Amino acid sequence: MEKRKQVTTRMLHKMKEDGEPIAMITAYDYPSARLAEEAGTDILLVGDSLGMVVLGYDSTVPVTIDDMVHHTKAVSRGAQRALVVADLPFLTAHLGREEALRAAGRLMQEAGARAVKIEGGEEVLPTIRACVHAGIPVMGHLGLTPQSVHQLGGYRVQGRDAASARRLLADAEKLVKAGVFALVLECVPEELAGHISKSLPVPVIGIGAGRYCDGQVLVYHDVLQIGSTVRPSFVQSYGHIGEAIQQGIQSYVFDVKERRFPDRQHTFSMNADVLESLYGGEESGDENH
Ligand SMILES: Nc1nc(=O)c2c([nH]1)NC[C@@H]1CN(c3ccc(C(=O)N[C@@H](CCC(=O)O)C(=O)O)cc3)CN21
Ligand SMILES: CC(C)C(=O)C(=O)O
Ligand SMILES: [Mg+2]
Repeated sequence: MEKRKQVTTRMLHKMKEDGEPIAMITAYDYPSARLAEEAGTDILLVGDSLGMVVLGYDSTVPVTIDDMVHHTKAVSRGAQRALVVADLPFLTAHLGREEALRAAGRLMQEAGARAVKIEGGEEVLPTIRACVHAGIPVMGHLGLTPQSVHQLGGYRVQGRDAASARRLLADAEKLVKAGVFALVLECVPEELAGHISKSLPVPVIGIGAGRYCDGQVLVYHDVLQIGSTVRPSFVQSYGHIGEAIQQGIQSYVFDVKERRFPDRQHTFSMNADVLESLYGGEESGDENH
């Protein structure tokens, strides 16, 4: 099979230079990775949002490195061209360089990620530097950082006042100095996101960060409306797949209850002689009910 050219961090920088928008979406398993890849996605993010959209937690805080490895493995198997990025889960970046490197190493070596994403600014710089020095491409994540939801007091827009906007830009610049190859900006005013995108030499990928970023990312289940519990106002959905799934399963349940399924073409039969020797030929499925 011909393998298409893999997306690299260098290609992403070129895309920023050329003004070509970067399309990123989350994926959590093999089929979603295949479908997103076939649809032309540049970056597949194995987001810790998987805790909320596929594991049923009410935040990303309970997600473990084992969860991330498990799902990243599945996504990596489904990805050929797209760059697979995996989130470092809650706390991992704060447990010291060694712990963070071990976790990032598992995502790369065991699970096949080609980069990791780390939430936070100033406070995670040593971790980011350690990963970059070890040859692990790191994507930053500023603005609304969902792993800090309990500290932020909810999923709120960040960087609205002058002081926090300045802090955000300063953090972004420090992340670039520490070596991130790209930055996710979540839930910030578009003027700020635009200014940061213009100021930084690396691609800025927005989610709820407006029109002036170098790329966009959304959660798979939001794009397709597959039963997500949160409904951020920055989401645009491009399908009603949850509804389609429910309708399909409803029809299946109906057919089972009405004995319309299975039909002849879905069943296996015995040869007549075997049937004869077993039951004397007096019984056949059709007369059973
Ligand atoms: N399905 C899903 N989509 C996501 O984008 C997502 C997750 N899950 N889980 C992890 C985090 C949580 N995220 C969220 C969740 C809610 C809002 C939200 O409702 N924000 C308000 C902002 C209100 C304000 O401060 O003015 C909004 O109206 O969008 C934003 C991001 C982003 N991530
Ligand atoms: C929302 C994106 C950026 C993310 O971090 C996730 O899906 O976990
Ligand atoms: Mg995340």
